[in-house]
Amino acid sequence: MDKFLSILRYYRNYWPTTALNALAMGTFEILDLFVPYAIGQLLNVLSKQPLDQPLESFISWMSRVLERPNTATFSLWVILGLVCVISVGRAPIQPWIGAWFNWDTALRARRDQARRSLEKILTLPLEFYDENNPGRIAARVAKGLANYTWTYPEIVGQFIPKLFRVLGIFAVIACLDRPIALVVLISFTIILSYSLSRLKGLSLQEEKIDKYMENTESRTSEIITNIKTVKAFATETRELKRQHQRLNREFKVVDYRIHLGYVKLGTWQRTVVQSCTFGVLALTLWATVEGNISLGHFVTILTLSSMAYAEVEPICNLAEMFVRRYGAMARFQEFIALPAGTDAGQITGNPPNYHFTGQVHFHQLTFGYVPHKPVLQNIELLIQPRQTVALVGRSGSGKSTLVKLLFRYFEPDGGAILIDGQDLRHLDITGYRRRLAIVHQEVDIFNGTLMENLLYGNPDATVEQVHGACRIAQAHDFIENMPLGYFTTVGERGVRLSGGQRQRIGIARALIMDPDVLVFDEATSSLDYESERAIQIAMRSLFGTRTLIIIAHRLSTVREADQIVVLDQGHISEIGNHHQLLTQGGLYQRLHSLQQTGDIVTDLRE
Ligand SMILES: Nc1ncnc2c1ncn2[C@@H]1O[C@H](COP(=O)(O)OP(=O)(O)OP(=O)(O)O)[C@@H](O)[C@H]1O
Repeated sequence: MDKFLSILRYYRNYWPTTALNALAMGTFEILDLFVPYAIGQLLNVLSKQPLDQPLESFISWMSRVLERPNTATFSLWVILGLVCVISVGRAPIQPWIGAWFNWDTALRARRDQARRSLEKILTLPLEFYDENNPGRIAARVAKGLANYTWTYPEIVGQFIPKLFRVLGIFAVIACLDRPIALVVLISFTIILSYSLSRLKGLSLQEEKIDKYMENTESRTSEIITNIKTVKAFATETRELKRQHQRLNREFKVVDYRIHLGYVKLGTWQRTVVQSCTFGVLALTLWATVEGNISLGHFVTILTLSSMAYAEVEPICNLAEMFVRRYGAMARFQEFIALPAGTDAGQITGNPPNYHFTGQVHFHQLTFGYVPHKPVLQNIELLIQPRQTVALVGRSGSGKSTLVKLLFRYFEPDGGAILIDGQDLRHLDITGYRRRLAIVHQEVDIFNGTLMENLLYGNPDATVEQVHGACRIAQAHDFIENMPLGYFTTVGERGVRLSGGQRQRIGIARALIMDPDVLVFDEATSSLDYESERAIQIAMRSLFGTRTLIIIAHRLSTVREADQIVVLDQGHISEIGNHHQLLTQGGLYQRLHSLQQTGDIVTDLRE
């Protein structure tokens, strides 16, 4: 039930419009019933049988108002006039109340919820993205939104009005013949409640299939993202086989459980509905022969009951559609209900404008991704403003984690990080992050021009600032040589740029933000010698201009740093400049000689 209510919450901003819309549509459905009723009354006039009292009174009132004699012909004209007003008169109004509002509301809700899901994507913690790949997340959001959008017109524009119509039919038949109305009501209740209980069972299968499909789509998206690896390892056959198994599993559930279930239900419904229609025909005929009802009422009851039974199938189809969509909508709601991460930045409002000298103090810092497994322990490190500090150490020693904590992607378990003496936890995340910049090993390039990519962090930068930053980053010359210079479009994921060019764009983009603290996270690791040299020159020209933190495996990149911090298994094992550390004969010296000679050292900790 909670899940169901959470699904309804999608439309919470639209309740008044929805209620009015459903009411108006329901009223139209009830007005529809006037036509079969009027035909019955016309028959009564033609067969000289009495009209129903309310209609008779209305016709007498009309004859007085229009000063016409109340004859059979006059009655026919009045009834015909009413049919014309109700059926033809409302025709131009109905689409504006039905179709317009149904889709208008569904589309507005879609816009609002798409925004909400984007807000969620922007505020979810990084761990969520470690566990869920982009394909899975995108599929869940897109399917949820599409299913919600289709469901609204089906439920508000069709399902609810049809229920109104059926209730109206019972009411009219009850006025004409109570026992027959009771038979119709009971049979209808049985058909609907049995159908709904079967549909509930099928909805569980639908949820299951949704999960299966999400897994399949997620893997397909992974194959697309990693297509080069798939081809290089020649694993196409294996990938195909695995996906084929998944698709087969989906097919079995969809075909043999879900589809079969719907067909069986349809067979049962059709048989029962036809039996009931026949039963009502027999009962009504009996009542007419007995003289309990007029010929006109016989026709009206038969037409109305057929109309009611004819609604069973569409009502069940709509319920079935809802059930089919239920899983995707529920999974969308689960996604929206995920709590934002503690690392979430501000997505609305103006963050404060901070300015720091760039003094960073890691004070007795302890942190682990999982409880009782610290990745960093008692890190005590003071970086003075404009100092260049290198973090080195073996893979997995915690260098990137230290930077992640500096960016507040995670909260420390113990100790604190202070910038200019202020605990990061007391600063506005967005305002604080705007004073930091990072150049990763893999620089993300957005689809657009080089200029757009360069201005990503600071759209207000001037052309001079951009050119200046690109010159420092050794990027200006190669950009100028591109067909449209700074306005060259770089394809999706920046495929038209080489690794070294991407790095230099990354550095320029970071510099355009004019950060107080700039971090290079293995920015040269994947580059050829020439590109590495260019990046090193760029880095060196930044020494002393701001606080620099450089994570590097290649020690040649960091030998000129003011401080080199050697991390080992989450601890600081050595600290000093290049020459001091070489003379200490510790881990740094061993790493250094390894890189100089290329020898394989069996145990670096000896
Ligand atoms: N998101 C995460 N969840 C759980 N454990 C993680 C996560 N990220 C890193 N780790 C673990 O934390 C430890 C430190 O990782 P970190 O990436 O900080 O090391 P590193 O020194 O930067 O390594 P490298 O030089 O290879 O990049 C490793 O044991 C790693 O497996």
